[in-house]
Amino acid sequence: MSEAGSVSLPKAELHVHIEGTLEPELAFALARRNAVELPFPDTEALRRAYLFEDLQSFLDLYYRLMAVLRTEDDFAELADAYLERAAAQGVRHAEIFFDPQAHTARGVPIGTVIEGLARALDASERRHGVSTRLIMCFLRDESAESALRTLEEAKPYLRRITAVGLDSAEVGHPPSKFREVYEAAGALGLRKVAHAGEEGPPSYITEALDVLGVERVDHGLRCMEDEALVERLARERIPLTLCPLSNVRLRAIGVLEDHPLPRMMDAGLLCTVNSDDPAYFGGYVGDTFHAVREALALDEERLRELARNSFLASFLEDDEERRARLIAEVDAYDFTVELPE
Ligand SMILES: Nc1ncnc2[nH]cnc12
Ligand SMILES: [Zn+2]
Repeated sequence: MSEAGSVSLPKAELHVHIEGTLEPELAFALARRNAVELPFPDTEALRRAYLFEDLQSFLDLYYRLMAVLRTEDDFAELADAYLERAAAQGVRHAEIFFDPQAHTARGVPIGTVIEGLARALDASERRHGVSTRLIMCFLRDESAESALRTLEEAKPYLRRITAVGLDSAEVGHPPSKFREVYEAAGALGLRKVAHAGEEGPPSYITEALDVLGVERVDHGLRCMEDEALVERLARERIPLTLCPLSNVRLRAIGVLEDHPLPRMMDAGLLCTVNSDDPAYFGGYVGDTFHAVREALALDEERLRELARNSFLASFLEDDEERRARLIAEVDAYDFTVELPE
């Protein structure tokens, strides 16, 4: 069954920050439980603050609100709430980012974060029918040494972590700053992704590929400014985890109708559509599919291609049977089950 205004086609979500799924209601509940004061009187006032100028103005609020997350239970509750919502919108597999430095800097140990998230992720297939992977992101506006320390602190929990990523304020913090920690992560058997080309230039995408050795690029939107790079990404089948609602809310794109997604697909890019920070940007991934379908006049075949791509680009290599089954479900999906608005 589909939620109204959401496309419940089976899909993987490959770009979601778990801290960006913190809904105002849960934020206030956790604030009460943990005796943390929030700089807003109520959820409505908080929601009114969700008018962003750019990535940094969003990040300021995103990091501030995280102060309510303190215990293993908090992280488990946050992740379970996301997985329940995602499952209701057709998500069958989720590769979830978390930002350990944003928590350790506040005195929350990395083990509290990972054990809490892992509790919800371990129960997810049984409870929600959603398989999961965890991606540990380094904050690119922190130092390379801090990233190396974080990787060191994560060593007891590596069996929980599939990949490393790179997020936070992009401009002025090129991927090459993190060459050493990516090399170390690769040596530990971790896979590699990185945000690049969200606000930063196309050269950051090239660096992420050539210096960090990433297999997948998060956003990658600004590749469209460099024809040779587009050709390369298409030829090498490098997946891009696009987040169209985020691009509009953070003003990388004026209006959704102007999003280059159709042109990117026409250019042969392996595009996926994701929510990024759904509590802040106006929708979970099923809502995002619905929004791009309407704004960009994507037909059913295009939506199927996006859903197939999400499984092809996922880290499901250790479960090829599941991947094949999920792709077959996409092929067989009957769009007439989508509810009218
Ligand atoms: N859209 C985004 N870009 C970079 N870092 C982020 N952290 C959370 N959301 C992000
Ligand atoms: Zn992101």
